Formats: sequence, C-alpha cells, structure tokens
Amino acid sequence: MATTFSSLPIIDLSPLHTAQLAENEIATLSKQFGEVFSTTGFAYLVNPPLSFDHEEMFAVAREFFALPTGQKMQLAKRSFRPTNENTYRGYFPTQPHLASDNLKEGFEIGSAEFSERPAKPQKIVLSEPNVWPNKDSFSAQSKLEQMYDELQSLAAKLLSLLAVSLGKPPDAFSSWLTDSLSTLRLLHYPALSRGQEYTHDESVKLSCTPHTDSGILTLLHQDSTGGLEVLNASGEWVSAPYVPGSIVVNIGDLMTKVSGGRFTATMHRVRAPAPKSQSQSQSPNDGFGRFSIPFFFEPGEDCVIVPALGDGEAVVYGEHVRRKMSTWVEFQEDSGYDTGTTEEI
Ligand SMILES: O=C(O)CCC(=O)C(=O)O
Ligand SMILES: [Fe+2]
Repeated sequence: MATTFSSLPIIDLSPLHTAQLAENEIATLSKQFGEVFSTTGFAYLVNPPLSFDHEEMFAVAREFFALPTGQKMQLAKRSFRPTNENTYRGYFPTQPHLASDNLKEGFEIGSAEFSERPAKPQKIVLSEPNVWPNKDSFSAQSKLEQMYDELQSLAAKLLSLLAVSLGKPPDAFSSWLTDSLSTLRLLHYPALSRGQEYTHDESVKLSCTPHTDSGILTLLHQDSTGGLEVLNASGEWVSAPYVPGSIVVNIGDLMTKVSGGRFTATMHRVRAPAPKSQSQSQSPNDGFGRFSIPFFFEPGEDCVIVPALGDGEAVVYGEHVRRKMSTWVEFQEDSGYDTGTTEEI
C-alpha cells in the first residue's frame, strides 16, 4: 500500500550515463529505488540516459495522431477492424459509447524482433509483428523503434537496481528480458468540448480511469498539459504535474508480487484535458488535448516469474497479462468506437 505522500520524489539518473556503475553508485541508487517503490510507488526520473528529448517524442506522437482517421484505422487491431490481421499491436480509436471516462486513442508497438506471426492460433497474439503507416505519410518509424530500444535498455538497468534492492544479485531477473513483451504506446486524450468538464454528479471528468499497471515498471513521458494523479494511502488523489525533462516511473502489479508486497503498484488516473481556452493559449496542444507516451516494461510471454521475497506463487507472465487485459477498455467488445471525429492538428 502506498504511504500518505503529497508529492512525488525525484531520482537523478546521471550515474547511468556511464557504461559501468561503481559499487557505491549501485548501492545508492538501489537504496533510493527501494525506498521510493515501497512508499509512493511513483517517482520522477531526471537526467535519463536517452538520446532523445521530450520535444522529439511528442513530435512523433503529433505526427502519428494527425494522420487521417482512415489511415489510422488501416492499422487498427482486429477487434476494431475485423479484416485486419493484428490483434494486439497497432492502433485503437476512442470508444465514446463504451467509456466516456476513458476517452483515448492509441498506437502501440512491441519489439521489432517479433518479425513473424507465431504459428499457434490465439485470439490475442502477444508477440505479433508491429504494423506501420506507409513511409510517405509517417517519417518516424525508425525513430520510434530506436526510442523503444533505448527505453528497454534503461528499464533493464533499473531492473538490476531493483534486484539489488531486494537483496539479489544485479542479474537475478535478467532471464525476464528474453522475448520481452514490452510495449511503447503513443496516447492521445482528446480535449473535452465546452460544457463537458464535469459529469452529471459534478465529480471530476476523467480520460483514463483509476488502475494499476500490470508489468514490471512503466516509464512515462507526459506533455505539459497535466492531469495525471496518483492515489495515496489516505485516499487522496495527488497531482503528478509535468516536470520538465523528467520521466515518470511507477511499479506494476508483477513487481508487487515479486517483492512479496514490498513494492507498491500505486493506483493512478488521468483527468480529461480542458476544452480549448478562450484566451490566447500558451500551450501548443490547446484544443487538441493531451499526449502521453508510456513504455510498459514487460517480461517474455513464457517467462516464469518466481517471487524473490515472501511465499507467493510463481506466475507465467503471458497468463498474468491476459487476465489483466479483460479490464482494459481497448480490449472490450464495442461496436461504437469513434472512427470519424479526430481533428487534424
Ligand atoms: O497518460 C498518462 O499519464 C498515464 C497513462 C497510463 O497510466 C497508462 O496508460 O497506463
Ligand atoms: Fe497506467
């Protein structure tokens, strides 16, 4: 359970810029992560060892979501476009009929190493190849693939630190990286229209309902719109505003299991972006909504995850994630998804 916090801590990743961490740096960072993940479960990471910045990432998201709806729908998962082959990787449109408090469109990629469709027929194929817009209309495929690889390497370094913080050798969890199912997801939350800011009961209007993430950990790039909130132990929603240059990190359910409950997968949600302001806006996204780019760090489908602490049972990751998937809006059966109202940027 998360503790009663009122803001999120900041961890400086500058030491990770060198190829090899010194013993004392490993000890200091793993202690920091151990403390943060057993209290807030969420933190800001600054000075991450990545070759790209926020601006480059969000330029990619803007380029993708500005594509005509028809072109995005060509990349839709089969549940949204039955003639398409992909079931897991690709585009999902907003679903206003199913979930007005979960209004988001997204585009997801996995590892470029999954280049062939597995022979085993399954309703949802977790290790299927990615799909892409054609290169004439979308220039950022190789950039996104590189972002994926760099985020995977960063997450793997953090995993070693988590192993140490649980009293294990740095490579204790390295087998999880085999055929990793990590997902890089571009998300767009459209802005509300005027008058839609509140639900009929006057509670806050959300565009992502409260949930915990399912995997090992999540590395989130968010734009400056704001809206992410994190639940503390007193039941209060604590705002996690944009901190320039930072990545938000949080623990997923799997790591709670592995740590025997020591690490906390904290509930979080996103408030719906405000309608276009009437004054001259400072925000480049004004009226278009919010962009965020979570990277979900995940083990391979067949990976058997054995808890490092406590007496919990081992889980096979593929089974764990398929169980959780039934709660995700983009995997609900729905015939009323929105394929025609995306504004051009
Ligand atoms: O958009 C955000 O800030 C958070 C997204 C999120 O929590 C998720 O996709 O799991
Ligand atoms: Fe999340």
